[in-house]
Amino acid sequence: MWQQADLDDVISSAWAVGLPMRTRFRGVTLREAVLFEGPAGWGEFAPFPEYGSQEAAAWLEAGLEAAWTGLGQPLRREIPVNATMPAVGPEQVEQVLRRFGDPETIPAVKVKVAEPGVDSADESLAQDVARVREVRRLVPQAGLRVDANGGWTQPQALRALDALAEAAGERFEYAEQPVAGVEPLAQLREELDRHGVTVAGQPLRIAADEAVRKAEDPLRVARLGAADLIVVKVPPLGGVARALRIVEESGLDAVVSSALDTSVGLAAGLALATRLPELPYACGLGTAALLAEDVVDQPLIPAGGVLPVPGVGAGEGAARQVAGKIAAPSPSSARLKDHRLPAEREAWWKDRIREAHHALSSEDRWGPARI
Ligand SMILES: O=C(O)CCC(=O)C1=CC=C[C@@H](O)[C@@H]1C(=O)O
Ligand SMILES: [Mg+2]
Repeated sequence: MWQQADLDDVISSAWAVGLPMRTRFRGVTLREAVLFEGPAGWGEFAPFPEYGSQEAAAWLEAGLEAAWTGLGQPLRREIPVNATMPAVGPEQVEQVLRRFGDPETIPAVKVKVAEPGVDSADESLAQDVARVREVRRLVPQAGLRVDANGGWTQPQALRALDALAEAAGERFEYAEQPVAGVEPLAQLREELDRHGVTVAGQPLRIAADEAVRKAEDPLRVARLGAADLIVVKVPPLGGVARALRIVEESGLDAVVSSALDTSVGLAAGLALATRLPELPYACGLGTAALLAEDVVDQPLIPAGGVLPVPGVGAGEGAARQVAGKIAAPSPSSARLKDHRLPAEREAWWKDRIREAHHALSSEDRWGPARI
Protein backbone atom coordinates (compact mmCIF):
# COMPACT_ATOMS: atom_id res chain seq x y z
CA MET A 1 0.00 0.00 0.00
CA TRP A 2 1.22 3.46 -0.91
CA GLN A 3 0.70 4.68 2.69
CA GLN A 4 3.78 2.71 3.74
CA ALA A 5 6.01 5.01 1.74
CA ASP A 6 7.31 8.16 3.37
CA LEU A 7 7.11 11.09 0.97
CA ASP A 8 10.52 12.44 2.08
CA ASP A 9 12.13 9.05 1.38
CA VAL A 10 10.57 8.97 -2.08
CA ILE A 11 11.72 12.49 -2.91
CA SER A 12 15.22 12.07 -1.50
CA SER A 13 15.95 8.92 -3.54
CA ALA A 14 14.33 10.29 -6.71
CA TRP A 15 16.14 10.90 -9.99
CA ALA A 16 14.36 12.70 -12.82
CA VAL A 17 15.66 11.66 -16.23
CA GLY A 18 14.95 12.51 -19.88
CA LEU A 19 15.39 9.69 -22.39
CA PRO A 20 15.46 10.52 -26.11
CA MET A 21 13.06 8.56 -28.32
CA ARG A 22 14.26 6.95 -31.55
CA THR A 23 11.08 8.05 -33.29
CA ARG A 24 8.49 10.56 -32.18
CA PHE A 25 5.65 8.69 -30.47
CA ARG A 26 2.37 10.28 -29.30
CA GLY A 27 4.10 13.63 -29.82
CA VAL A 28 6.92 12.69 -27.40
CA THR A 29 10.58 13.00 -28.44
CA LEU A 30 12.13 13.07 -24.93
CA ARG A 31 10.52 10.68 -22.45
CA GLU A 32 10.78 12.08 -18.94
CA ALA A 33 10.48 9.84 -15.89
CA VAL A 34 11.31 9.82 -12.19
CA LEU A 35 12.92 6.73 -10.67
CA PHE A 36 13.04 6.07 -6.94
CA GLU A 37 14.10 3.22 -4.71
CA GLY A 38 12.17 1.70 -1.82
CA PRO A 39 12.56 -1.39 0.34
CA ALA A 40 11.06 -3.68 -2.34
CA GLY A 41 13.07 -2.28 -5.27
CA TRP A 42 12.85 0.47 -7.89
CA GLY A 43 9.69 2.24 -8.93
CA GLU A 44 8.83 4.78 -11.62
CA PHE A 45 6.65 7.89 -11.81
CA ALA A 46 6.16 9.19 -15.36
CA PRO A 47 2.70 10.66 -15.98
CA PHE A 48 2.79 12.64 -19.24
CA PRO A 49 3.48 16.34 -18.50
CA GLU A 50 -0.04 17.50 -19.43
CA TYR A 51 -1.73 15.21 -16.87
CA GLY A 52 -3.22 16.82 -13.77
CA SER A 53 -2.56 15.69 -10.21
CA GLN A 54 -5.64 13.42 -9.98
CA GLU A 55 -4.51 11.40 -12.96
CA ALA A 56 -0.86 11.52 -11.83
CA ALA A 57 -1.88 10.15 -8.41
CA ALA A 58 -2.62 6.73 -9.94
CA TRP A 59 0.84 6.70 -11.54
CA LEU A 60 2.42 7.49 -8.17
CA GLU A 61 0.42 4.75 -6.51
CA ALA A 62 1.77 2.27 -9.09
CA GLY A 63 5.37 3.42 -8.63
CA LEU A 64 5.09 3.18 -4.86
CA GLU A 65 3.59 -0.30 -5.14
CA ALA A 66 6.65 -1.45 -7.11
CA ALA A 67 9.15 0.13 -4.70
CA TRP A 68 7.42 -0.49 -1.35
CA THR A 69 5.19 -3.56 -1.79
CA GLY A 70 6.85 -5.42 -4.67
CA LEU A 71 5.56 -6.89 -7.89
CA GLY A 72 4.46 -10.32 -6.67
CA GLN A 73 4.88 -13.90 -7.80
CA PRO A 74 4.98 -14.94 -11.45
CA LEU A 75 2.91 -17.52 -13.32
CA ARG A 76 5.07 -17.42 -16.46
CA ARG A 77 8.73 -16.85 -17.18
CA GLU A 78 8.37 -14.94 -20.43
CA ILE A 79 5.71 -12.84 -22.11
CA PRO A 80 4.96 -12.62 -25.85
CA VAL A 81 5.17 -8.99 -26.95
CA ASN A 82 3.97 -7.11 -29.99
CA ALA A 83 6.00 -4.60 -31.98
CA THR A 84 4.66 -1.06 -31.75
CA MET A 85 4.67 0.93 -34.97
CA PRO A 86 4.51 4.73 -34.57
CA ALA A 87 2.79 6.78 -37.28
CA VAL A 88 5.76 6.63 -39.68
CA GLY A 89 5.83 6.55 -43.47
CA PRO A 90 6.02 3.13 -45.18
CA GLU A 91 9.71 3.69 -45.97
CA GLN A 92 10.52 3.62 -42.23
CA VAL A 93 8.43 0.59 -41.31
CA GLU A 94 11.12 -2.03 -41.84
CA GLN A 95 13.72 -0.17 -39.81
CA VAL A 96 11.29 0.24 -36.88
CA LEU A 97 10.22 -3.42 -37.02
CA ARG A 98 13.84 -4.58 -36.76
CA ARG A 99 14.18 -2.91 -33.36
CA PHE A 100 11.75 -5.48 -32.00
CA GLY A 101 13.99 -8.42 -32.90
CA ASP A 102 14.02 -10.76 -35.89
CA PRO A 103 10.86 -9.78 -37.82
CA GLU A 104 10.02 -13.46 -38.41
CA THR A 105 9.59 -13.96 -34.66
CA ILE A 106 7.29 -10.97 -34.07
CA PRO A 107 3.90 -12.34 -32.97
CA ALA A 108 1.89 -9.15 -33.58
CA VAL A 109 2.29 -5.52 -34.58
CA LYS A 110 0.29 -2.63 -33.21
CA VAL A 111 0.10 0.17 -35.76
CA LYS A 112 -0.67 3.73 -34.72
CA VAL A 113 -3.31 5.34 -36.93
CA ALA A 114 -5.35 8.59 -37.03
CA GLU A 115 -2.26 10.62 -36.12
CA PRO A 116 -3.27 14.17 -35.12
CA GLY A 117 -2.07 17.02 -37.33
CA VAL A 118 -2.40 15.36 -40.75
CA ASP A 119 -3.98 17.78 -43.26
CA SER A 120 -7.16 15.92 -44.16
CA ALA A 121 -9.05 12.78 -43.12
CA ASP A 122 -8.52 11.34 -46.62
CA GLU A 123 -4.78 11.91 -46.47
CA SER A 124 -4.60 10.48 -42.94
CA LEU A 125 -6.47 7.31 -43.96
CA ALA A 126 -4.30 6.87 -47.07
CA GLN A 127 -1.17 7.04 -44.88
CA ASP A 128 -2.66 4.59 -42.36
CA VAL A 129 -3.56 2.09 -45.07
CA ALA A 130 -0.08 2.36 -46.61
CA ARG A 131 1.55 1.76 -43.19
CA VAL A 132 -0.63 -1.26 -42.45
CA ARG A 133 -0.02 -2.72 -45.93
CA GLU A 134 3.72 -2.39 -45.53
CA VAL A 135 3.64 -4.07 -42.10
CA ARG A 136 1.60 -6.92 -43.53
CA ARG A 137 3.99 -7.30 -46.46
CA LEU A 138 7.04 -7.47 -44.16
CA VAL A 139 5.60 -9.68 -41.40
CA PRO A 140 2.78 -11.68 -42.97
CA GLN A 141 2.81 -14.16 -40.07
CA ALA A 142 2.12 -11.49 -37.44
CA GLY A 143 -1.23 -10.49 -35.99
CA LEU A 144 -2.17 -6.88 -36.72
CA ARG A 145 -3.94 -4.31 -34.59
CA VAL A 146 -4.47 -0.59 -35.00
CA ASP A 147 -4.68 2.09 -32.32
CA ALA A 148 -6.45 5.37 -33.15
CA ASN A 149 -6.33 6.82 -29.60
CA GLY A 150 -9.94 7.93 -30.03
CA GLY A 151 -8.96 10.12 -32.98
CA TRP A 152 -11.85 9.32 -35.32
CA THR A 153 -15.44 10.50 -35.41
CA GLN A 154 -18.06 7.77 -35.76
CA PRO A 155 -18.35 8.05 -39.58
CA GLN A 156 -14.57 8.35 -39.97
CA ALA A 157 -14.08 5.23 -37.85
CA LEU A 158 -16.54 3.21 -39.92
CA ARG A 159 -14.90 4.20 -43.16
CA ALA A 160 -11.35 3.79 -41.87
CA LEU A 161 -11.93 0.41 -40.24
CA ASP A 162 -13.56 -0.91 -43.39
CA ALA A 163 -10.47 0.10 -45.40
CA LEU A 164 -8.01 -1.08 -42.73
CA ALA A 165 -9.74 -4.45 -42.34
CA GLU A 166 -9.24 -4.91 -46.06
CA ALA A 167 -5.57 -3.86 -45.86
CA ALA A 168 -4.81 -5.97 -42.75
CA GLY A 169 -6.49 -9.17 -43.92
CA GLU A 170 -7.28 -12.25 -41.88
CA ARG A 171 -4.72 -11.56 -39.16
CA PHE A 172 -6.40 -8.32 -38.05
CA GLU A 173 -6.81 -8.86 -34.30
CA TYR A 174 -8.63 -5.74 -33.14
CA ALA A 175 -9.02 -1.97 -33.35
CA GLU A 176 -7.98 -0.12 -30.18
CA GLN A 177 -10.00 2.92 -29.06
CA PRO A 178 -11.19 3.93 -32.55
CA VAL A 179 -13.45 6.65 -31.12
CA ALA A 180 -13.28 8.50 -27.78
CA GLY A 181 -15.51 7.65 -24.82
CA VAL A 182 -17.48 4.61 -23.71
CA GLU A 183 -20.95 5.08 -25.30
CA PRO A 184 -19.46 6.00 -28.69
CA LEU A 185 -17.46 2.75 -28.61
CA ALA A 186 -20.64 0.78 -27.90
CA GLN A 187 -22.41 2.54 -30.78
CA LEU A 188 -19.54 1.92 -33.14
CA ARG A 189 -19.60 -1.79 -32.37
CA GLU A 190 -23.24 -1.88 -33.45
CA GLU A 191 -22.54 0.15 -36.59
CA LEU A 192 -19.65 -2.10 -37.59
CA ASP A 193 -21.92 -5.05 -37.20
CA ARG A 194 -24.65 -3.42 -39.29
CA HIS A 195 -22.17 -2.54 -42.03
CA GLY A 196 -20.70 -6.04 -42.01
CA VAL A 197 -17.09 -5.00 -41.22
CA THR A 198 -15.66 -8.43 -40.49
CA VAL A 199 -12.39 -10.30 -40.22
CA ALA A 200 -12.40 -13.90 -41.40
CA GLY A 201 -16.18 -13.85 -41.19
CA GLN A 202 -16.27 -12.61 -37.57
CA PRO A 203 -17.13 -9.07 -36.41
CA LEU A 204 -14.02 -6.91 -36.06
CA ARG A 205 -13.06 -6.86 -32.38
CA ILE A 206 -12.86 -3.57 -30.51
CA ALA A 207 -10.44 -2.84 -27.63
CA ALA A 208 -10.90 -0.09 -25.05
CA ASP A 209 -7.81 1.76 -23.81
CA GLU A 210 -8.48 5.39 -22.82
CA ALA A 211 -12.09 4.38 -22.02
CA VAL A 212 -10.60 2.23 -19.24
CA ARG A 213 -7.50 4.08 -18.07
CA LYS A 214 -8.92 7.61 -18.12
CA ALA A 215 -12.42 6.73 -16.90
CA GLU A 216 -13.74 7.39 -13.40
CA ASP A 217 -15.13 3.88 -13.56
CA PRO A 218 -12.90 1.48 -15.53
CA LEU A 219 -15.60 -1.21 -15.51
CA ARG A 220 -18.22 0.81 -17.38
CA VAL A 221 -16.83 -0.43 -20.69
CA ALA A 222 -17.55 -3.99 -19.65
CA ARG A 223 -21.00 -3.21 -18.24
CA LEU A 224 -22.10 -1.41 -21.42
CA GLY A 225 -20.64 -4.07 -23.69
CA ALA A 226 -18.60 -1.31 -25.34
CA ALA A 227 -15.59 -3.48 -26.19
CA ASP A 228 -14.52 -7.06 -26.77
CA LEU A 229 -11.33 -6.62 -24.81
CA ILE A 230 -9.56 -4.11 -22.60
CA VAL A 231 -6.05 -2.70 -22.75
CA VAL A 232 -4.56 -2.46 -19.27
CA LYS A 233 -1.61 -0.30 -18.27
CA VAL A 234 -0.17 -0.48 -14.77
CA PRO A 235 0.63 3.22 -14.08
CA PRO A 236 -2.73 4.83 -14.98
CA LEU A 237 -4.63 2.04 -13.24
CA GLY A 238 -2.80 2.58 -9.94
CA GLY A 239 -0.64 -0.54 -9.85
CA VAL A 240 -0.49 -4.25 -10.62
CA ALA A 241 -2.89 -5.38 -7.88
CA ARG A 242 -5.59 -2.96 -8.93
CA ALA A 243 -5.16 -3.74 -12.64
CA LEU A 244 -5.53 -7.45 -11.85
CA ARG A 245 -8.82 -6.76 -10.10
CA ILE A 246 -10.11 -4.66 -12.99
CA VAL A 247 -9.38 -7.44 -15.47
CA GLU A 248 -11.01 -10.03 -13.25
CA GLU A 249 -14.14 -7.96 -12.63
CA SER A 250 -14.48 -6.95 -16.28
CA GLY A 251 -14.69 -10.57 -17.39
CA LEU A 252 -13.11 -9.46 -20.69
CA ASP A 253 -9.92 -10.52 -22.43
CA ALA A 254 -7.05 -8.18 -21.56
CA VAL A 255 -3.91 -6.98 -23.32
CA VAL A 256 -1.21 -5.56 -21.08
CA SER A 257 0.48 -2.56 -22.57
CA SER A 258 3.19 -0.13 -21.52
CA ALA A 259 2.82 3.55 -20.76
CA LEU A 260 6.02 4.26 -22.68
CA ASP A 261 7.89 3.37 -19.50
CA THR A 262 11.62 2.96 -18.96
CA SER A 263 12.75 -0.64 -18.38
CA VAL A 264 12.06 -0.11 -14.65
CA GLY A 265 8.39 0.69 -15.29
CA LEU A 266 8.13 -2.07 -17.91
CA ALA A 267 8.91 -4.63 -15.20
CA ALA A 268 5.58 -3.77 -13.54
CA GLY A 269 3.79 -4.35 -16.86
CA LEU A 270 5.52 -7.71 -17.16
CA ALA A 271 4.45 -8.47 -13.59
CA LEU A 272 0.82 -7.82 -14.49
CA ALA A 273 1.14 -9.96 -17.63
CA THR A 274 2.74 -12.86 -15.81
CA ARG A 275 0.14 -12.76 -13.03
CA LEU A 276 -2.93 -12.78 -15.30
CA PRO A 277 -4.50 -16.23 -15.50
CA GLU A 278 -5.15 -15.88 -19.25
CA LEU A 279 -3.02 -14.06 -21.78
CA PRO A 280 -4.74 -14.43 -25.14
CA TYR A 281 -2.78 -11.68 -26.93
CA ALA A 282 0.84 -10.57 -27.20
CA CYS A 283 1.43 -7.60 -24.88
CA GLY A 284 2.43 -4.04 -25.81
CA LEU A 285 5.47 -4.12 -23.54
CA GLY A 286 8.21 -3.92 -26.16
CA THR A 287 8.37 -0.12 -26.12
CA ALA A 288 11.92 0.12 -24.70
CA ALA A 289 12.79 -0.52 -28.36
CA LEU A 290 11.38 2.94 -29.14
CA LEU A 291 13.77 4.63 -26.68
CA ALA A 292 17.24 5.59 -27.86
CA GLU A 293 18.49 5.42 -24.25
CA ASP A 294 17.33 3.66 -21.10
CA VAL A 295 18.21 3.73 -17.39
CA VAL A 296 19.40 0.12 -17.10
CA ASP A 297 22.39 -1.60 -18.71
CA GLN A 298 20.26 -4.35 -20.25
CA PRO A 299 17.04 -2.75 -21.45
CA LEU A 300 13.94 -4.92 -21.77
CA ILE A 301 14.05 -5.18 -25.56
CA PRO A 302 12.18 -8.13 -27.04
CA ALA A 303 14.04 -11.00 -28.71
CA GLY A 304 12.39 -13.99 -30.32
CA GLY A 305 8.98 -12.32 -29.88
CA VAL A 306 9.15 -12.40 -26.08
CA LEU A 307 10.44 -10.56 -23.03
CA PRO A 308 11.74 -12.42 -19.98
CA VAL A 309 10.04 -11.58 -16.67
CA PRO A 310 12.88 -9.92 -14.71
CA GLY A 311 13.99 -11.65 -11.52
CA VAL A 312 12.29 -14.89 -12.45
CA GLY A 313 14.27 -18.06 -12.95
CA ALA A 314 13.45 -21.70 -13.58
CA GLY A 315 12.16 -23.61 -10.57
CA GLU A 316 14.34 -26.33 -9.14
CA GLY A 317 13.26 -29.82 -10.11
CA ALA A 318 10.28 -29.19 -12.31
CA ALA A 319 11.71 -27.60 -15.44
CA ARG A 320 8.52 -25.75 -16.32
CA GLN A 321 7.92 -24.32 -12.90
CA VAL A 322 8.65 -20.64 -12.35
CA ALA A 323 10.32 -19.46 -9.19
CA GLY A 324 11.40 -16.25 -7.51
CA LYS A 325 9.88 -12.83 -7.18
CA ILE A 326 9.42 -10.42 -10.01
CA ALA A 327 12.00 -7.65 -9.62
CA ALA A 328 12.44 -4.48 -11.65
CA PRO A 329 15.99 -4.16 -12.98
CA SER A 330 18.09 -1.58 -11.08
CA PRO A 331 19.07 1.55 -12.98
CA SER A 332 22.80 2.10 -13.42
CA SER A 333 24.04 5.17 -11.57
CA ALA A 334 26.10 6.21 -14.63
CA ARG A 335 22.96 6.21 -16.78
CA LEU A 336 20.93 8.08 -14.18
CA LYS A 337 23.65 10.74 -14.10
CA ASP A 338 24.00 10.88 -17.89
CA HIS A 339 20.30 11.43 -18.46
CA ARG A 340 19.48 13.49 -15.40
CA LEU A 341 17.24 16.44 -16.17
CA PRO A 342 18.39 20.00 -15.35
CA ALA A 343 17.85 20.97 -11.67
CA GLU A 344 14.88 23.20 -12.45
CA ARG A 345 13.07 20.44 -14.32
CA GLU A 346 13.87 17.88 -11.62
CA ALA A 347 12.38 20.26 -9.05
CA TRP A 348 9.23 20.48 -11.22
CA TRP A 349 8.96 16.68 -11.21
CA LYS A 350 9.45 16.52 -7.45
CA ASP A 351 6.64 19.06 -7.03
CA ARG A 352 4.46 16.83 -9.18
CA ILE A 353 5.21 13.93 -6.86
CA ARG A 354 4.19 16.07 -3.86
CA GLU A 355 0.95 17.10 -5.60
CA ALA A 356 0.15 13.55 -6.67
CA HIS A 357 0.87 12.35 -3.14
CA HIS A 358 -1.43 15.02 -1.75
CA ALA A 359 -4.17 13.90 -4.16
CA LEU A 360 -3.64 10.31 -3.02
CA SER A 361 -3.87 11.18 0.66
CA SER A 362 -6.73 13.65 0.50
CA GLU A 363 -9.25 11.45 -1.23
CA ASP A 364 -10.72 8.03 -0.86
CA ARG A 365 -9.60 7.36 -4.39
CA TRP A 366 -10.95 3.96 -5.19
CA GLY A 367 -14.21 3.49 -3.31
CA PRO A 368 -15.87 0.06 -3.40
CA ALA A 369 -17.97 0.93 -6.47
CA ARG A 370 -14.88 2.01 -8.38
CA ILE A 371 -12.69 -0.85 -7.12
O1 LIG B 1 0.54 -1.00 -26.81
C1 LIG B 1 1.66 -0.88 -27.33
O2 LIG B 1 2.04 -1.61 -28.26
C2 LIG B 1 2.64 0.15 -26.83
C3 LIG B 1 2.15 1.20 -25.88
C4 LIG B 1 1.33 2.29 -26.50
O3 LIG B 1 0.91 2.17 -27.63
C5 LIG B 1 1.05 3.49 -25.77
C6 LIG B 1 1.82 3.82 -24.68
C7 LIG B 1 1.70 5.06 -24.04
C8 LIG B 1 0.77 5.97 -24.44
C9 LIG B 1 -0.24 5.67 -25.41
O4 LIG B 1 -0.47 6.73 -26.27
C10 LIG B 1 -0.03 4.39 -26.24
C11 LIG B 1 -1.44 3.76 -26.38
O5 LIG B 1 -2.39 4.49 -26.62
O6 LIG B 1 -1.68 2.57 -26.24
MG1 LIG C 1 -3.89 2.85 -26.93
